[in-house]
Amino acid sequence: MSQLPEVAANPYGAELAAAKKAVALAARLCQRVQRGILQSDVQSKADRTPVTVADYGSQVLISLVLKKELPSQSFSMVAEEDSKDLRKDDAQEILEHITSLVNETIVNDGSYNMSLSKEDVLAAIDGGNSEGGPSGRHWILDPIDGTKGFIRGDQYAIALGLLDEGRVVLGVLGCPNLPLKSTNMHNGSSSGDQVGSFFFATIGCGARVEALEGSEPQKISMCSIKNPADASFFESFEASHSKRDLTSSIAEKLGVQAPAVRMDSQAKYGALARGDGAIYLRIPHKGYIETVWDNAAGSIVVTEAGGMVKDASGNDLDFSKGRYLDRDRGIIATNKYLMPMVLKAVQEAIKEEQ
Ligand SMILES: Nc1ncnc2c1ncn2[C@@H]1O[C@H](COP(=O)(O)OS(=O)(=O)O)[C@@H](OP(=O)(O)O)[C@H]1O
Ligand SMILES: [Mg+2]
Ligand SMILES: [Mg+2]
Ligand SMILES: [Mg+2]
Repeated sequence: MSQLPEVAANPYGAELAAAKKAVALAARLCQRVQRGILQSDVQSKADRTPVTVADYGSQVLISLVLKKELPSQSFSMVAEEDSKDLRKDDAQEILEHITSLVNETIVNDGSYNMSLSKEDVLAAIDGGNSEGGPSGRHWILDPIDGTKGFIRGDQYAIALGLLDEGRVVLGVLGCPNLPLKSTNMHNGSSSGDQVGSFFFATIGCGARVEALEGSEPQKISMCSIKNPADASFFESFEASHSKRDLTSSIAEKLGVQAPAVRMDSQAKYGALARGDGAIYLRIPHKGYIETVWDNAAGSIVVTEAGGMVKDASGNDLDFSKGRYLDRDRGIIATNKYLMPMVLKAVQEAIKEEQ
């Protein structure tokens, strides 16, 4: 992958290169699994959400690559998956499958000469059990965001962020099923029908996209729409993840004409950051507690593309509180022109709902 001069001069340049390498390798494992996914590859977690061999495999590869590429740095990672279910007696076949997937991906890539045992795999997964917090550096990983989309054959993202002294300073989003070409041509790029978008951003250095398979990175920016009537908005694909009566009443208040664009995962943040749409409304049902890994990488890609990411009260997101995001109700991402109007509509809609 090519390095831009500004990336070389970037204070987080080494971390960015390692993060990109890690996400690209994990994406290869995920693509292979998605092509031939079987029911036996999917398990249900204690919270009744799905997890697949690829979620675990992706987490193993990313933890491994980050440690290999940044050997002198202390390692802390806040990641979604843990090894508890894989340590049960009836999970040994799945654990073997994950171990062989990881080892085959490493062999095919050719960068590392190593072979992992089942114990190594479990230990690498548990490398993601950090509590994060306001001091030091912590990687934040969602090994597959949008697992339901992944199983359906739709959008998903491998989302890796870096927290430094409580701030998100780096984000990488691998979106294997997201076309590289911006659907509304806002950025003027034309890359044919290539599929697989790789977004990355570091603090103060802007946001970029390149082909997941590798291409010249292009700087991206949010759309500059000022009239909400011209805006389109993204929301979750899964109805159970989004309060659709509220999002449609917000859209109505804003005079949004276009129907909601429903997409799985943080691919929404990437698509928004390059101007495919103008607003992302993430308004979960009451009582849902938002996690840091569902938003860290996506939010810096948007802010570095010139956008804003706020909670429903208009506060910035605080990623320094541990594994969960301390935020008021929903998350709103849009450009600086639309944010005041969108926040007003969100607050009115929430008030009317009570
Ligand atoms: N009930 C509920 N409400 C809101 N959000 C939830 C809920 N359940 C899960 N999740 C989290 O949503 C992550 C998927 O992102 P999205 O909701 O944006 O995408 S989609 O639902 O797949 O369309 C998804 O991430 P993954 O588990 O990594 O797939 C979840 O962390
Ligand atoms: Mg997620
Ligand atoms: Mg996930
Ligand atoms: Mg999950």
